[in-house]
Amino acid sequence: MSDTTALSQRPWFGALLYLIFGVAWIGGSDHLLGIVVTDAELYSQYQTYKGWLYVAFTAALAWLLLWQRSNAEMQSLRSRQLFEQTFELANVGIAHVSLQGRWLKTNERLQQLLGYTQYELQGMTFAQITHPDDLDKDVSQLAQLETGVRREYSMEKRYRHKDGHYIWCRLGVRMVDAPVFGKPFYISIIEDIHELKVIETELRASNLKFQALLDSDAAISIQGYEADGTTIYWNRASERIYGYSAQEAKGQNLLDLIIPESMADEVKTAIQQMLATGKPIPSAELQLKRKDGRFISVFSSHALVRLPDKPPQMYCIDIDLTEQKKHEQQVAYLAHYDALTNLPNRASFVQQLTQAIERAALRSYLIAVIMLDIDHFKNINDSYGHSIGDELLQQITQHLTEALQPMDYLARLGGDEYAVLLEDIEQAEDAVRLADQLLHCINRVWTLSNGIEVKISAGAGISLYPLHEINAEALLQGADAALYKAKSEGRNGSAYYSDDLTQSARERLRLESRLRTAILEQQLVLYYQPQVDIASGQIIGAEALIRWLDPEDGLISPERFIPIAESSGLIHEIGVWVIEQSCRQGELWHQQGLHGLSIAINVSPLQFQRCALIQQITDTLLSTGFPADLLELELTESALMTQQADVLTMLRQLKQLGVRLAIDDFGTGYSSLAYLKLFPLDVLKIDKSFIDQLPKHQQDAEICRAIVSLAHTLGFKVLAEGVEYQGQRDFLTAIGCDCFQGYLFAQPLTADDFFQLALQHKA
Ligand SMILES: Nc1nc2c(ncn2[C@@H]2O[C@@H]3COP(=O)(O)O[C@H]4[C@@H](O)[C@H](n5cnc6c(=O)[nH]c(N)nc65)O[C@@H]4COP(=O)(O)O[C@H]3[C@H]2O)c(=O)[nH]1
Repeated sequence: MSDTTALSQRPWFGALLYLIFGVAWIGGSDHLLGIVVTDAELYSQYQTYKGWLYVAFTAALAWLLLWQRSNAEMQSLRSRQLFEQTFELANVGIAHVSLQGRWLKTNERLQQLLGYTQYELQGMTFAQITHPDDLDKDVSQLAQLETGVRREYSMEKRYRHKDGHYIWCRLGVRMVDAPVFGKPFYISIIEDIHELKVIETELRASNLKFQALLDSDAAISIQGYEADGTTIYWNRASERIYGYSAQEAKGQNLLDLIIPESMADEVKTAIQQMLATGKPIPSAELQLKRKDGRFISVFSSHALVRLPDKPPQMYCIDIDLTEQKKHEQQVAYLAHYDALTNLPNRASFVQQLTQAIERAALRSYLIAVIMLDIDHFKNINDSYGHSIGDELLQQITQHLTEALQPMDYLARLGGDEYAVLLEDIEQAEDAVRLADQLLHCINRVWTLSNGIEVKISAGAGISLYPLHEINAEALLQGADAALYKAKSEGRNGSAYYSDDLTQSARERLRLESRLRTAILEQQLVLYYQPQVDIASGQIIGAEALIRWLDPEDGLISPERFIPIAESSGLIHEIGVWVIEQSCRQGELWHQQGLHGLSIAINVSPLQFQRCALIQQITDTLLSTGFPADLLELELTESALMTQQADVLTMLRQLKQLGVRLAIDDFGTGYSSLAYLKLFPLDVLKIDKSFIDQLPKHQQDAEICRAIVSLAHTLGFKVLAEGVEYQGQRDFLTAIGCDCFQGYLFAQPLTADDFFQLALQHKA
């Protein structure tokens, strides 16, 4: 505080100072003057001057004081005006409030804000117009000011306007100790934030709404990324779909989170393009990566968001397609499969059959369609209910599946009807055999889970491509017609679409079953046809030819039963027996004095395809002691033409054993010069069909001449088959053929007869 302020605030102190100074001046100056001036007149004169000086000095002092005062008053007036103007013109409400909360002084802005006049407000407290929900907070903070805990506070609160509505305000309160009103008071600054508050509330509401919307659908993942791929937003669905919590995902890079490595470069380029052009990445179905490493199908859309003063952001909206995919798969499955048995349905069967027909047409093989139908299945449903019927169908399906080979195609056509597609079958009977097996599998007593026992039977119908029909639907209809026939005739078995085939198939199957018995009961025997040196007429060997001496039908020709043995697989058993029997017989004859007699045996192409043949021959030669170089294996052209590399290896192995190799029925098959050159053969047998019309038939004669010449060039011996007449023999002799066999010399004979004949010729 300056001296002048001190004086103006304490005037008595100024008066006292003036009194002391005046008394000191009068007393002190007179005394000093008395010492300095001794002359009384001069003294009196100086006293007058001194009096004037005092008057002048005090006048100056009075002027200074008055000037200062007027200056201070002017300043005080100006600052009061300034304060008043500031108070009144301020754009915020200002109020002086008593410690009891009464409005002491309010500015115009506040009066406008609250709708009351200054006078009305002075009769009220702030509490009267404070929203009840805000009052406690306001009062408690005010109490803190009063107790000196704090100097000021601010809060957002609602005042009630005179017309009753509430206005959101920001209140700042400070306590003023200077007792302008005689006591301390509060200065309240009240700012109208109502509009702001409304906007904020609306914004918060809309934010909540937006958030609720974003999180409402568990299948729609929404993710936000910075331009560099950093995750900034991750909704709840994203947590479920990708397995990362929002906390885990935020801050991580998109490429590390959900983009598979194989897509990383593509995604980077797409993002750069989107940022550069502003065009969103086209929506697409993608396979993205989950936290657990699994992939998930999503339909992904993208948006580029540009906010003012902020770098661009990308938003991805991914719709989880898992359920949709499952549904699609289910729909696709149901379109092609039967839901009860999980077997392909009719549509799939037709599709599969059509494709099989295309393959069969290219490679010329047989296809069979077997249709199976359970007898009186309706009765089972009616008697025991559909669930039992369903269970039975499931059991039957399982048994049928087990009875079939993996390449056979089983379908459920509907109800109690099944169909089987057999591709690349050797002959029609294969289908009947399988159909009978399947019927055998169905025709029995079935025990169901509830203990019920049900005896069922079924029928089968068969149609064949290309024998019966050449398209899928027609084949199915054919099998259906055959099934109907089988059932209507009460056959309780299978039937072909064509009756002839049914008969012949049954006949062949009967024969097959009898052949099994024949093997067991040793009804098979070997006959031997002499092979003769054409020049000397000497028997040089024998061809072993199998015969079936059936107790009922008598002698059954190999041409009838060998194909059945081949299709049923019995040929392997028969083949082993033939090799053993021939070698044993050859060795016996050798011991009986027929030295150097070769034995030729027929080897089926099927036997030839098995590696076991080498071992069988090795074992037999060892066990019988028959010399390998006297054993001749007759192979057909077709056996040599399949899988040439394997055949060549096999032939070489056989040659290493020392056995001789002959090619049978030469001229009826491929007759390729290339394989003649390639394979290590010893003998070439000209087929009977070229011999029959010799020597008259010019062409056959030339063919035989060419074969002999060719064979000799390649170092093979030539044997002519089926020589019946001397003319044929003469011609063959003339063209240099080495040997022959045929009725001219002898028919196939029993071992004993052969021995007798050979002895005679030896003699
Ligand atoms: N009309 C006439 N026929 C003659 C004459 N000379 C021989 N034949 C017959 O011609 C066939 C020659 O046998 P293939 O061509 O190997 O043809 C054989 C052979 O392919 C097959 N075969 C016979 N035995 C066996 C065997 O043990 N195993 C195998 N896999 N097939 C055999 O059965 C076919 C037929 O055998 P077979 O009925 O014994 O018939 C024999 C034989 O009896 C003749 O002058 N005139």
